[in-house]
Amino acid sequence: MSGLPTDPEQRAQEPRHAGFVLGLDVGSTVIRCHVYDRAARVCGSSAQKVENLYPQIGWVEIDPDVLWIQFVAVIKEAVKAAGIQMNQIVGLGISTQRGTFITWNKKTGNHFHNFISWQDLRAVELVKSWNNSLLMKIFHSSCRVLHFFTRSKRLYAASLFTFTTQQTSLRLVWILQNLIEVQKAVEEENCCFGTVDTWLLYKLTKGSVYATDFSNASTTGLFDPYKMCWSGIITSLISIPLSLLPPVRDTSHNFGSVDEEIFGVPIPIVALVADQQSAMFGECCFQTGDVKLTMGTGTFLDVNTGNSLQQTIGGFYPLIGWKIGQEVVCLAESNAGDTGTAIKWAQQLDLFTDAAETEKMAKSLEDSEGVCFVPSFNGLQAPLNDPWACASFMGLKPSTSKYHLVRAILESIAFRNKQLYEMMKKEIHIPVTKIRADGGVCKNGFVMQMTSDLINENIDRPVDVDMSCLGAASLAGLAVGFWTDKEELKKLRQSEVVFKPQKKCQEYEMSLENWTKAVKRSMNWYNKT
Ligand SMILES: Nc1ncnc2c1ncn2[C@@H]1O[C@H](COP(=O)(O)OP(=O)(O)O)[C@@H](O)[C@H]1O
Ligand SMILES: O=P(O)(O)OC[C@H](O)CO
Repeated sequence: MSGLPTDPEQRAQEPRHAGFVLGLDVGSTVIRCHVYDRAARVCGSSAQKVENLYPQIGWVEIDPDVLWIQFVAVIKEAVKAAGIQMNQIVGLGISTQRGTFITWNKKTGNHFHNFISWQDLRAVELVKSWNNSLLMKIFHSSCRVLHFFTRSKRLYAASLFTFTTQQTSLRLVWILQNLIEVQKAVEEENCCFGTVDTWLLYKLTKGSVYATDFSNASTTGLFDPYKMCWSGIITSLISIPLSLLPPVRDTSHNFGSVDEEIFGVPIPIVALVADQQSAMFGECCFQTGDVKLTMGTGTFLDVNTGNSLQQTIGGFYPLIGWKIGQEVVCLAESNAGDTGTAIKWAQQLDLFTDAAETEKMAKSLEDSEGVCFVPSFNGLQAPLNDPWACASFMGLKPSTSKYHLVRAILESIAFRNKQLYEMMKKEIHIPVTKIRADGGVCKNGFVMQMTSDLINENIDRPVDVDMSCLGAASLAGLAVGFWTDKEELKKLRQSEVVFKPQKKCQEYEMSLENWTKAVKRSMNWYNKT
């Protein structure tokens, strides 16, 4: 299995059946493609920065035409870097940022607007008014009463359901209310809605395939994971026609082939998967109780809950991890919105030139000298759930240097990890079996060590931290028989280092207390009422 040649020239001579799979990850910061061989080694890669647009305060968009050009380019470049031919690719798996969506004209394929990112806050007032509305109150109390009599988990989850800006639902409502062109197209049944996966599939197949998968659908806020279909209740509550939503397919599935004109050969598209679920799969977190911590643009903590969906009061929401044939794996997830965004922001301010420098900068100090950073460019998610919180530095002094600022940013990421992990332990009553980290920020040893200390657990970091790419490739590889089963994938996984707790959590007590105070003072900042 691992006897495949690593030299590109030699690989080009290989028989076609040896093959390679492509794993794509369309993140919020980076879009990347890795070419994997049967030993799951990366043979060639390419990455480009995603250009997020900020047309108004709080709005975050992506130009679909630019994204498409980048998507095609990274595939071509990665295949070239691997020194192989397109016809050696046996399958393509695509992992995508979730909740980001677009609508387009069914007849012409032309989009009506840019992608509206999961980070976009334009629907914040809608979210607030819906969550406080009489209708929602009636909905919640009816579900509570019905749950009391039936003990149905679905009704319990519904009784806790609230809208968030990260879900697609109310951002889509905003579009339907504000863009006349879209309204008209919906009325004429000439409008398609898609998350990034659906739109890429549509583009790759030149409009002949329109679909999404269960993992992506379950992250929109429009899907009922208990019934495994689009939610009739939520869509009718907020007046979104069901006809606007794509058919939902298995995660590892034959979605069709890339139109030959694009890469010269028809590559099978055999996995569509949401990025966090994909990272979970790439990390081989296949067992109930397996946990993964992804630190990319945001932080996402996911726990495998087996076949049981879990909604909690503090902020864990149920998701479909993946569906492959009869197998449906559920996850509970919570998140912090600003992780890589804080690093990127600090870099733009020239606090450092390369994110890799931040580890050394933080380690060069004893502490942050009382400086605290609140990572809340996009509000604070669980357990505080405050979309009006502001990002802030507190405790600045004349002696504060950029080193203190950088250290405070990294500490805030670890503190948010601790908050999420503690909430998980409190609310999800499943013993944790293992914890694995991934995403760009997990390359930072300072954040990793501090997180391990704060949660008092071992955390495994893989050799290749681009787990969303590997997850998508793994799902694609299983679909085409490139890999046999999950047992084989487990054997191929490579751990780089296991971070073990070195300091007692108590040693962080003072700084944690200070930070918690800073967070409280940043809350509700933008609330005008
Ligand atoms: N060594 C590092 N220390 C801290 N942050 C890092 C490091 N290396 C990369 N990053 C950050 O990781 C983020 C990108 O993570 P990635 O998982 O690729 O994002 P996404 O998948 O959300 O697009 C960037 O903000 C980058 O600055
Ligand atoms: O861009 P990422 O990788 O941080 O992921 C974004 C999430 O999918 C949003 O739900």
